[in-house]
Amino acid sequence: MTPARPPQSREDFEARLRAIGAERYHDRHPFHARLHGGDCTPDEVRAWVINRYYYQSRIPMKDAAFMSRVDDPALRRAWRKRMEDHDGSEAGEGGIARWLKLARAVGLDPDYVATSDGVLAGTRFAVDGYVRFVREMSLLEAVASSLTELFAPKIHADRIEGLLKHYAFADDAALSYFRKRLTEAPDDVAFGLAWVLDHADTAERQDAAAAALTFKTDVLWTQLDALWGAYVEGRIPPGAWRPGEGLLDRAAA
Ligand SMILES: O=C(O)c1cc(C(=O)O)c2c(n1)C(=O)C(=O)c1cc(C(=O)O)[nH]c1-2
Repeated sequence: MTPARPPQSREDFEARLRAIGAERYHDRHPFHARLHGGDCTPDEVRAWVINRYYYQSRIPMKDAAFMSRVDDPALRRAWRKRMEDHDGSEAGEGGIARWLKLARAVGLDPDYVATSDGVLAGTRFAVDGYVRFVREMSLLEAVASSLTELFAPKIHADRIEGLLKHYAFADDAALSYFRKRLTEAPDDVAFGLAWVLDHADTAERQDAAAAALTFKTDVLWTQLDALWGAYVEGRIPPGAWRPGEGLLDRAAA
């Protein structure tokens, strides 16, 4: 019998997870360079806001799917804050409502954006794949897949700076979503990382957790590829949002 492969040390395994982000996180996607560098047209920004809304809207659903599988009250207690962060505790509060403020700032009707009509099929497949992954895979893989948030504070800070610098629509209200995430995400991810390091206690479990994080980087990257093909290269697929649709009627607003 071949001897069991030893797990990596906690430090080495954490370094392995961080290396996945350094190589594959969507901050390296050319769409983000274009967005943060001020090179997106207003319609490219709108397309990003519409498609990214779909991701935002599914995050609390995936967290609810996760919690429904957890039998440890302590883990549920730590996790449920994520749903409140996105849904708020009152109507008009929370991350989803803040995202819709951004939608309004870029000239989109928030009611249109909230329907998710016009979302690219590529976005839908990627995001629905993430929700399904969290529903079906092990709890360790589910938590590990959330660890892309290790890399999110930097991209949120870059985004606030880049949008404020380059786009007339950007102000504190429009960007409140990102500013709030700067304080919300680090606590979530510190908890998630410690949980993964504690529970990935065999080489096989470490491999599974690393594969889950890799999968999640693909979920994020694929959304931007779909966006780039449709709106930068101009191959808008049937059924997807077209410039001019879903705009705020400023005269009536
Ligand atoms: O703007 C971004 O690049 C970005 C990335 C990610 C991510 O890494 O999945 C999240 C967010 N933002 C975010 O705002 C957010 O609430 C969030 C939750 C999760 C998750 O997987 O549970 N990821 C992310």
